[in-house]
Amino acid sequence: MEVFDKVRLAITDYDYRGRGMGKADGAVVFLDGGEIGDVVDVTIVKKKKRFFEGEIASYEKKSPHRVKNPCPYTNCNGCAFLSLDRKEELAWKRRRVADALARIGDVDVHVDPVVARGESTGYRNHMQFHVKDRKLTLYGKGGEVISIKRCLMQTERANEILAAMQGEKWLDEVALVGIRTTRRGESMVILSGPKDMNDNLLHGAVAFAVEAGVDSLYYTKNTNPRFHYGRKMEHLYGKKEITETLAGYDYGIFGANFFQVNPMGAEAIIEKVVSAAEPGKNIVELYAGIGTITLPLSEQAEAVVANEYAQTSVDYARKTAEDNGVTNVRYIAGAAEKIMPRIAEDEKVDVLVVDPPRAGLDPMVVESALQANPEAMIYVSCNPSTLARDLALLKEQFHIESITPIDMFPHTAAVETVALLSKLNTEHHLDIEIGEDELSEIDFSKDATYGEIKKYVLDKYGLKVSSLYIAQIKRKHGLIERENYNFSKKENQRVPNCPEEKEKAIEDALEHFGMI
Ligand SMILES: C[S@@+](CC[C@H](N)C(=O)[O-])C[C@H]1O[C@@H](n2cnc3c(N)ncnc32)[C@H](O)[C@@H]1O
Repeated sequence: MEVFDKVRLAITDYDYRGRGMGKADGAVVFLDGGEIGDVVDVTIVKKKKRFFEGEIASYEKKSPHRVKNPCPYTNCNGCAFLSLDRKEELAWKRRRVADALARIGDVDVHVDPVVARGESTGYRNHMQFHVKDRKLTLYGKGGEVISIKRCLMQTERANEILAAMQGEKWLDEVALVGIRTTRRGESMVILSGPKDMNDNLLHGAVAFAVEAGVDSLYYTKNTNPRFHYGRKMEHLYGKKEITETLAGYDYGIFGANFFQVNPMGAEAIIEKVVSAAEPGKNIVELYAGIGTITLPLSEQAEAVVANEYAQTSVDYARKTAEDNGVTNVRYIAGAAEKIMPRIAEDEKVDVLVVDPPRAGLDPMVVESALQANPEAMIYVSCNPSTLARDLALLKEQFHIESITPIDMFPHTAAVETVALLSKLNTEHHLDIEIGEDELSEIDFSKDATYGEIKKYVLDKYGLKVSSLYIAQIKRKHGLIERENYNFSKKENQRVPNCPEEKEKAIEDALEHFGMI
């Protein structure tokens, strides 16, 4: 197959952005659209070493899963799944998680049906629109700007403000508008422009806010096109904060501070996490953000130690805990990869909760999580691929109790997952009840844990070895089947090679336990 060739193919899957893909001449072709079940005629536009890219020229057969797109802006790049039946969308999200776990993590477990909470439209409480010729716009599929009068995904209140703002003269001095709303019906508008605030803009914008009933108005100067907002927020009018209640706790929202975009989806995650943590435990939570999981977790916990990298989020989380009367949470600011090894040494960790960004867990976090050896671990993930990669290591010491995808961003390809893990024991290894006769058939030597291997190496050689090194050597001897296990090169998190002296000591231990 070559560029400009025309091929016919059936769309059988989506890529991570929700764009159709299929096979032609045995090779994978990524498309610019389409739905699973479509049969399409495609022009090949790019040839890569292992795949092709194609543009759909015409539809030979339309998928039975297609529905009428309810959005008039069909070229907008915001939502991937508006022409697809919701049931099919959720079924694909479930498959996406299961496939990633099997393919990347060699994890073959039951994946629960996707939890979808609330309406699939009108859920976004924060959106940004670029300003062009006094119109509010979103980017189209080809990078073009599309004037938007109403977005199906944001709240009705936000749409009222969006409609009222179109054509306002003072928008000439604004590059971007952010609209935030809460379930209490409060609203905030953030104006972002390249210059310092001036009186014309101030008067026009404040007059608009008063007339449109906007509760809070901010301005931020921003000259960096990579960011929506600048660092400094000027409060122009109305309340400084609007308030959202999430799982019973109040959070003040001001300026550009982070807050979950879909409160119903966030509550589904919180409930899953809280219901999995047994009462009375010492909980450590990494990547805690502003603490929307931390506070509900604290209710039944003995104590929570919460770690977060961003100092502004930690300051906010501390204040929010105090405002909500929570006293058993201790926040530690800093990178989880630096903090967790210390926690593993110094603290009692009954339950470890993690909610990392898309890059997943840092190798040091995996390593020290194994070392801390908690009874249970709860992993909230926004990226099935890095979840799978991390579970591949964690499953050496944890049993995967359940995997529950949660639909935080309906009509997009994004999917969140909550994985519940419990400390592995012999029962989990065997998984089935077996009689005396059968027991004698089982080679228990294969069950040497990482802890046992570490102890053997320390006792015999006086060397401390990490679980990651043990995993490397087990992989070398085919005891872990996965190949190509690597941490992201982009994040510069590749696992270092095990030093020779430690490699020999680990191999001796594996031999001692009859594993090689
Ligand atoms: C998916 S969000 C978690 C949000 C959180 N559950 C909340 O409700 O706010 C991931 C968080 O990890 C933080 N983060 C990113 N890298 C980190 C690191 N190396 N160490 C600790 N936290 C980090 C981000 O600042 C962000 O707040």
